[in-house]
Amino acid sequence: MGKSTLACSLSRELHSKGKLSYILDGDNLRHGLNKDLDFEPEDRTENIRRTGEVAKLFADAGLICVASLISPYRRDRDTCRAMLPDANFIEARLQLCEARDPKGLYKLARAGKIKGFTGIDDPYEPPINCEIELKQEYGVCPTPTLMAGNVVTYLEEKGFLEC
Ligand SMILES: Nc1ncnc2c1ncn2[C@@H]1O[C@H](COP(=O)(O)OS(=O)(=O)O)[C@@H](OP(=O)(O)O)[C@H]1O
Ligand SMILES: Nc1ncnc2c1ncn2[C@@H]1O[C@H](COP(=O)(O)OP(=O)(O)O)[C@@H](O)[C@H]1O
Repeated sequence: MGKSTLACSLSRELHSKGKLSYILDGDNLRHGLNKDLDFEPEDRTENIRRTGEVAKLFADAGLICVASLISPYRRDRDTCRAMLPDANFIEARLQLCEARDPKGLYKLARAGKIKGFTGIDDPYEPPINCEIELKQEYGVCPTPTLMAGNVVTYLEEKGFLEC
């Protein structure tokens, strides 16, 4: 949890460095481009595939895409990785924090009122090959600005923001 917040902070940080970015947020895309999709495994796979293809188009146009999706299955993330040329895809692992639950969906899922909810009765497969991991420290989540700063530092160190 915290994907959209981090995506916004990251986009702001990139903007302050003169880099144009565009956020592809799972929740938002599901109101438009992906409104025909549900949360069955095959629908999630198609959701992520389409998002990857859109990210590729944006990347061709010279924009940095920040994709904030749960994308719970390793295979789907690796498919996106393969879609983009080497080093044009970085995966950040964000620890989930059920306690926030701003939409009350975890509570409904725990009560069995939503089926197939990620982290409750549908798996989240943690990455084994992610480029960057954003962790809680002493049980506390760092601020979005701090985490976005860590991502930007990583991108700078790898030379991804040079051109
Ligand atoms: N069954 C189930 N499992 C997981 N998530 C669910 C489900 N039903 C609804 N939601 C809400 O949908 C948001 C996640 O959409 P994503 O497109 O990112 O999911 S996925 O990548 O296709 O797995 C996610 O919103 P965020 O709060 O932005 O994470 C959920 O609140
Ligand atoms: N680093 C953070 N520290 C504390 N609260 C946060 C942090 N990131 C997000 N939040 C809060 O957690 C809630 C869910 O964040 P959001 O970005 O909407 O998550 P997601 O997009 O993964 O559903 C929001 O109320 C947000 O303000």
